[in-house]
Parts: sequence; C-alpha cells; structure tokens
Amino acid sequence: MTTIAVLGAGKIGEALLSGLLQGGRKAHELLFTEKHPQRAEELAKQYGTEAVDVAVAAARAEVLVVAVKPQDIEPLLDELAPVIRPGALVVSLCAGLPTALFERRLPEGTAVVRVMPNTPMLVGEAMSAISAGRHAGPEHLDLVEELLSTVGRVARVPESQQDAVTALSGSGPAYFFYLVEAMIDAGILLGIPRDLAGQLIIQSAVGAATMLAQGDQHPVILREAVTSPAGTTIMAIRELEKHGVRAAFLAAIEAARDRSAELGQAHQDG
Ligand SMILES: NC(=O)C1=CN([C@@H]2O[C@H](COP(=O)(O)OP(=O)(O)OC[C@H]3O[C@@H](n4cnc5c(N)ncnc54)[C@H](OP(=O)(O)O)[C@@H]3O)[C@@H](O)[C@H]2O)C=CC1
Ligand SMILES: O=C(O)[C@@H]1CCC=N1
Repeated sequence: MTTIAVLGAGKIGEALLSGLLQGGRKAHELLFTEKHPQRAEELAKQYGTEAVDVAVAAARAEVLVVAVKPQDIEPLLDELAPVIRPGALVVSLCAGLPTALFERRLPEGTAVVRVMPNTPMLVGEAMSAISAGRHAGPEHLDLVEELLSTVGRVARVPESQQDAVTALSGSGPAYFFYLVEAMIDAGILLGIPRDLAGQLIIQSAVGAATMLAQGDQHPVILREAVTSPAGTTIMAIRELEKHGVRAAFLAAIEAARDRSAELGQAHQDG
C-alpha cells in the first residue's frame, strides 16, 4: 500500500483526493494537510480521509503531493525540508515551479516529479502531463503515471514543455467553460430561456467532445461537416474570424505560458 498525502487541499488538491477515491483508492491510504481547520474538517467528513499536519504527512506518506499556490511554496518547503523522509517522492502540481526549486530546498537526492493536471480529475477525465526531476527515475514516473491514470489520461513530457502544457491543458478547462458561458449568453440574447440554452449548449459540448475524443477525425473535418454551403454555420464562422477569435486564443495561451514561466522565475533564487 502506498500512502499519499496531499499538501494543500484546495481546488486541485480536493479534485485529486476525490478522483483517487473514485478511482478505487481507499480513504486510509490518503492524507491531506489544509490551512483552514473548518475546511479540513469538512473534507475529512466528506471523503473519510484524515487531515494531518506536514510532519505527520511526511512521517506516514511515501508520496507527498504539493498542491498549494505557487506563491505559497516557500513556507511549505520550510516546513517540509526538516521532516521529509529519505526515499519519499515529492509530486508537485504547482504551475510554473521547476523541479530544481524543490531539489534545492529539500534534502539532497529527493525525487521530484512535476505534474500539470487539470480539474476534470474530479470526474476521472483529467489530462496530466508529468516530468521527472533530476533524482526521479523511471520507477517514480511509473508510480505517478499509475496513480494519475486512475483519474484520467497521462502524458510524459520534457520539463521544458511544462509551461506550455500548463497554458494548454492545465488552464484549458477554463477556456471551454468560458466558451460555454458565452454561448449560453448568446442563447439569452436570442430569447431562449437560460435553462434551455444551458441544456442545448452543454449537450452540444459533450457531443462535440465525444466526437473529438474518438480521435479518428481532425477537428477541421468535424467542423467542415457542420458547415453547410451558404448555411448558418459559415455566417457564424465569418463573425468569429472577423472578431479575431483564433488570434485571441493564440495570444491568450501564449500569455498563460508566459505567466507560468514568470511564476517559476519568481522563485529562482529561493
Ligand atoms: N485549479 C486548477 O485547475 C489547477 C491548479 N494547479 C496548481 O495547483 C496548485 C493549487 O491550486 P488551486 O487548488 O487552484 O489553489 P487553492 O488556493 O484552491 O488551493 C491551495 C490550498 O492550499 C492551502 N494552503 C496554502 N498554504 C498551505 C500550507 N502551507 N499547508 C497546507 N495548506 C496550505 C490554501 O489555503 P489559502 O486559501 O488560505 O491560501 C488553499 O486552501 C497551484 O500551484 C496551481 O498552480 C494545477 C493544475 C490545475
Ligand atoms: O490558473 C492557474 O494558475 C492554475 C494552473 C493551471 C490551472 N490553474
């Protein structure tokens, strides 16, 4: 049995706990730390997992998953460094933070795997990208891949691609939610009640995602199949192009990539 401790049970930490439980892991194999006692109590009750402090997490868990905001990493590493056990594996979910930061601040030889997951982990549909730090071997990557495979798909990427991955799939669900929100607003504009607009758009999103996930046709082909000559779709596409939506996505995702890199640079001397 591998005991896993989630350090920082916020949105992604909770998604991981919930996803691992749904994926078949037992509650007694999971621990978490959380700053707010009331939230800790609520999560412990909801998931049947134990809230502990960092020292207990380090003493009992073989895998320590760091899920605090990048801005909060320094105090957590200060707490963790003196108590971490030799052989423990540190898995960072933190956007932007390089494995080298953890290696510098934790005892020499600590194995670190950097992961960029996303919140669909809550429903077993995460996309996680994993990269090994300097002291993490294939056995560590295999362990992390096995863990995360129970909550979605996993890709191995060079760490140099993690900022781009963060901008694409880490933040990705937010772009789809934003799009759905905007399309529901369009329904309201056209006089459709909000509930019905939501149903129409969300099922269209589920259907489109399912077709994409089958993976046998390129998105361009799928879009062309919807776009009838002199029909309705091409009128909408013309407006999207006129308003620079494609360029906006390129710029937006580039900005997210840059922010991820900036979060890492903020800790360069830490
Ligand atoms: N949300 C997402 O979709 C994704 C997030 N990530 C990464 O996951 C990390 C967490 O993000 P997210 O879940 O959104 O953030 P949250 O703020 O929701 O979660 C972090 C939690 O950790 C708590 N916390 C802070 N310091 C400590 C500490 N020393 N010990 C225990 N708990 C602590 C925070 O408390 P308080 O609120 O008081 O600070 C908060 O409850 C980030 O590094 C982010 O980059 C990665 C992929 C996707
Ligand atoms: O917005 C963020 O910084 C985090 C990282 C990826 C998704 N959410």
